Amino acid sequence: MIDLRFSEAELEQRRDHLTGFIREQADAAGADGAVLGLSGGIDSTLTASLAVEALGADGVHGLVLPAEVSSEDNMSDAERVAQDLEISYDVIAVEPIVETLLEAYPDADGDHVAVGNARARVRAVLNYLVANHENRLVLGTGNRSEAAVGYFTKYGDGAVDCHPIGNLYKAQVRQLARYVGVPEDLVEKTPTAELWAEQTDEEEMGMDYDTLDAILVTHIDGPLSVDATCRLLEVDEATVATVREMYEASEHKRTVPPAPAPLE
Ligand SMILES: Nc1ncnc2c1ncn2[C@@H]1O[C@H](COP(=O)(O)OP(=O)(O)OC[C@H]2O[C@@H]([n+]3cccc(C(=O)O)c3)[C@H](O)[C@@H]2O)[C@@H](O)[C@H]1O
Ligand SMILES: Nc1ncnc2c1ncn2[C@@H]1O[C@H](COP(=O)(O)OP(=O)(O)OP(=O)(O)O)[C@@H](O)[C@H]1O
Ligand SMILES: [Mg+2]
Repeated sequence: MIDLRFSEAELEQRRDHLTGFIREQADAAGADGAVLGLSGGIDSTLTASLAVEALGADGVHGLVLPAEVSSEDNMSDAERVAQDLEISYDVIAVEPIVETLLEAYPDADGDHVAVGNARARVRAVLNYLVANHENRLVLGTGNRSEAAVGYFTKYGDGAVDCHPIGNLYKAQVRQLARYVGVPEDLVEKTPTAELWAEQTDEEEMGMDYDTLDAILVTHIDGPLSVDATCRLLEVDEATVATVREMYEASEHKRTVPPAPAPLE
């Protein structure tokens, strides 16, 4: 589709830049380190690896937070990541907390988006519980591809103190992850939010990440018109329109909530 890969020199530069960013964020906040959710997916695994390079293993605390819909494979991969990186981690089940929420408000029971987002928000509460208690920053794991189309839960996995890989497209996440030594089976894993059963990112968004990345680079973040993008990438207009709609509809997730302008 379009080749977004970094050169070898750029990869090393990028690695230094992102580890430097994590260190600066922690120093500027006077934090003693960072905490992040480990899902067994590539985004959190890459972020955790960079954080260990930046802060040392003692500086990083992982949270493995299984829900009813989490696969055992992903949760055991998440623990393997923590063990390989030699960071401290806790395993805390989120489902009892989500069940308590649904006992308090049973109307949402069975609404898979509302309940799925509640799972992501319970994880955010746990991240901040640890962050407050241990004077750590919460590291986000979102990349540019997800952020641009709002493919994250507002105040769920979006509730973080900084986004170390927030400027990388998904293809670049994969490449950098390989470069820093993330195991190949995790790099190759099908991306999933695991907010409800059988969910995959590409199925829900209606396109694969290579197509999404290419449209973002050329049209949303780049200078090409819809027509030029369709010609260059050999994609149809409807696909480009879908990306633009997701981008525009999710603007509210990337900005500070507005308040009315002060009266003169
Ligand atoms: N125009 C607007 N201006 C201001 N606020 C607006 C708004 N439109 C909606 N809202 C607010 O935003 C809410 C909807 O946003 P939100 O609660 O996020 O919900 P929503 O965007 O509907 O769902 C989250 C999406 O992100 C995906 N996700 C979530 C978590 C992780 C991952 C992953 O890849 O791991 C993916 C998930 O599968 C789903 O597709 C509304 O209920 C409303 O409160
Ligand atoms: N079961 C879980 N335990 C702990 N953290 C989780 C869990 N599920 C999701 N998260 C957090 O939410 C983030 C967003 O999930 P997302 O699926 O976008 O990333 P990923 O799983 O790391 O990578 P991929 O997108 O390739 O699946 C994760 O990176 C992780 O920090
Ligand atoms: Mg995932």
